[in-house]
Amino acid sequence: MAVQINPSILSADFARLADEAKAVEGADWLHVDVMDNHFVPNLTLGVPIVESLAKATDTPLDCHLMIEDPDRWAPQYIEAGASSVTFHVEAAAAPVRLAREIRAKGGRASMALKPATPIEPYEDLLPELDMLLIMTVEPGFGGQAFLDIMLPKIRRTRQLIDKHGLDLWLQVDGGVSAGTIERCAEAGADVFVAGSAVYGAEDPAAAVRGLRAQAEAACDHRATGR
Ligand SMILES: O=C(CO)[C@H](O)[C@H](O)COP(=O)(O)O
Ligand SMILES: [Fe+2]
Repeated sequence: MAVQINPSILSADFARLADEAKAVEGADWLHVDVMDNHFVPNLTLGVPIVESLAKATDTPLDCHLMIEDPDRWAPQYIEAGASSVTFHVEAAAAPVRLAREIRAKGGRASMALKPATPIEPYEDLLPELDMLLIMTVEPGFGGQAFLDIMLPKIRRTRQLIDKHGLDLWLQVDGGVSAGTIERCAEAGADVFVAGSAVYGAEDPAAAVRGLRAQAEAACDHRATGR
């Protein structure tokens, strides 16, 4: 599968979201961090802003829900115009039912794991999902340092995906930058969220192109061993 670079608007100017979405044209998806100050100690945005942003950009939206009770809220983000919803397994009461509901509404179903949450208990759920997100920082804030100790989990998850022959995207989020993206790609990730590394750059679209080139080279390296 082709590499995907998804800028996180958490690091964008919230007063100029439509312009900030345009500034990264060429990106595959926009990553929208929804935080409720309960699941994580930070508060960002909700359904009405997603609804407006979806109308203002052609780039599809993936909403990363760092909220309690995603079973109640996730379907509303698809109705608001998001093309994908990522819920945290630590917060979901019924992850399989929720994934099926998201898909039934026409969205892509994605499940996230916090750093301390292992992948192994969820092996049997993987066919229910379109994407799995391995957090490479503790969720809640942009601009944190990448957690290298997550690399073995990325490798094990890639092995499970390949073992079952699944068409499942493997995303990493948190501290992804020019200095860390190659390690993530070599471990098996193929979808990369980057907030500060894109919106903190002088030219965000050029930052997306640079990250893509690095990730593609590292994915080729993983595939060919050369
Ligand atoms: O989910 C998130 C934080 O909880 C953000 O998507 C993530 O932190 C992106 O920011 P950066 O690339 O600056 O780490
Ligand atoms: Fe995120």
